[in-house]
Amino acid sequence: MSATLLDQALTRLDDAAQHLKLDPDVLEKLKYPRETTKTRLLIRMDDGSRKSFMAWRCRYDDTRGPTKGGIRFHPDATVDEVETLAFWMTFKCAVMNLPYGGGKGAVQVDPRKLSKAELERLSRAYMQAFSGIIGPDRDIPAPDVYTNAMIMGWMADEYASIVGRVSPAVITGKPIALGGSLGRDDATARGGFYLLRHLENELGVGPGSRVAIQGFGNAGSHMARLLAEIGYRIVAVSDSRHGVHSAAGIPFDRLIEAKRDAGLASLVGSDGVGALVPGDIVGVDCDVLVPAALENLIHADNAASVKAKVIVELANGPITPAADDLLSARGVTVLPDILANAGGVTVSYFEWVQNRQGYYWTVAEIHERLKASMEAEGRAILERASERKITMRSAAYVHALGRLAEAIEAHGTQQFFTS
Ligand SMILES: NC(=O)C1=CN([C@@H]2O[C@H](COP(=O)(O)OP(=O)(O)OC[C@H]3O[C@@H](n4cnc5c(N)ncnc54)[C@H](OP(=O)(O)O)[C@@H]3O)[C@@H](O)[C@H]2O)C=CC1
Ligand SMILES: O=C(O)CCC(=O)C(=O)O
Repeated sequence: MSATLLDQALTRLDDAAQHLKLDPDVLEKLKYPRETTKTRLLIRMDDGSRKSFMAWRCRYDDTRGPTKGGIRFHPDATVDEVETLAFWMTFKCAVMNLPYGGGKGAVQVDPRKLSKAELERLSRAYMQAFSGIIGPDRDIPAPDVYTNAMIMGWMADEYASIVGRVSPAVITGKPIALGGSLGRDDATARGGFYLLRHLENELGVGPGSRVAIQGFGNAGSHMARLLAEIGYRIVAVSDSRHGVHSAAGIPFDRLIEAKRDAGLASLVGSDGVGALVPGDIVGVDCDVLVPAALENLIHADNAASVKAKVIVELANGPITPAADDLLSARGVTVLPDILANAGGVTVSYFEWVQNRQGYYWTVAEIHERLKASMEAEGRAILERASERKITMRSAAYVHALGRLAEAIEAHGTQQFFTS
């Protein structure tokens, strides 16, 4: 039987454990998701028919606080993927020292095929189904692939109806009008951007470097904008349907207009822009590669084609463990997902704090706090990597596992679970 995504992810835990003196209880606790709930959401379609969709919510580990993590709407979502994403959230929140555990949810659906009203009914049905698990002190969702602020707003509204009170801290990534935080919209990209900028000297990249970005949604498009603004050259971009490349670089405004109006492919043929098969973005001649779509983009069979010297993982899990080894042997530096894309959950934490205190920060304050956190954790992980001569990914796992172990031990030795 081939290894599941979670099996692959757990190899990182085993790797990190070798660098720390750990009580065996710690590994036993982190090897399995604490609780995964599944259901079928049955909704009314606009044509009067009814349709059902598989849905899950996983609370992987809540040792360090309420579980936290996004909800993905995607036709290929599986329980294995949800549990793995929740495992990564557990480590990501520990990397950033946020008072959270890790969770994640998904609905197996292609939301692009639903009307707005159907999407709203599905989002409300999700909150109805999982409202017993979700709560501001228990499990706090947020956006992920193919979900957004509008969907978070509907879910927050549904939760308020269920519990009979307004409770904005139940979900983050909400519209500003419903208690969302300034700066959450581009936080995932901005966190990766601050990290990259902070480490530019060590990584040997900077303004003028060539960037290829896979995925042009929330994470990918904001990263393109932030990097283009300071003079990085965007030489290739892909989404689920198309890819475009130009050695001279493609101006951000043209990319965003094309994406909004006629699709990325509409750029092909003008100003030296060529077409690219989306998967071929891995081998594009560039200095910085930014995966910002789905898992397993870079695997053992295409890792050798990577030309970038730095990979910034805005996506969760875009590199398999086998590919990681090949890249590290070739001297490619990977800024790992649990650090590089942690800006999203960090500003989600700021949103939750603001909701609970009922006092809201300026966007400048959000940026300043995010920058400080990314730089502090990024620097600590880089130092750990160079001291121990390990990859940034291994160092990030060691960094997080130390914090998780301390919390697991502090909970006592006789704790038991029945769920
Ligand atoms: N949103 C957040 O706060 C966070 C997101 N992440 C991670 O970032 C990644 C992207 O999420 P996000 O930007 O929010 O999602 P979005 O839904 O906003 O965008 C996803 C993008 O990925 C593209 N895509 C999907 N499949 C493929 C494919 N096979 N090849 C190329 N592109 C593809 C989509 O293409 P198309 O436009 O054609 O549909 C879209 O442009 C995910 O791994 C997510 O888990 C991590 C931390 C936080
Ligand atoms: O903002 C959050 O709470 C979680 C975002 C997320 O799902 C992720 O970091 O993968």
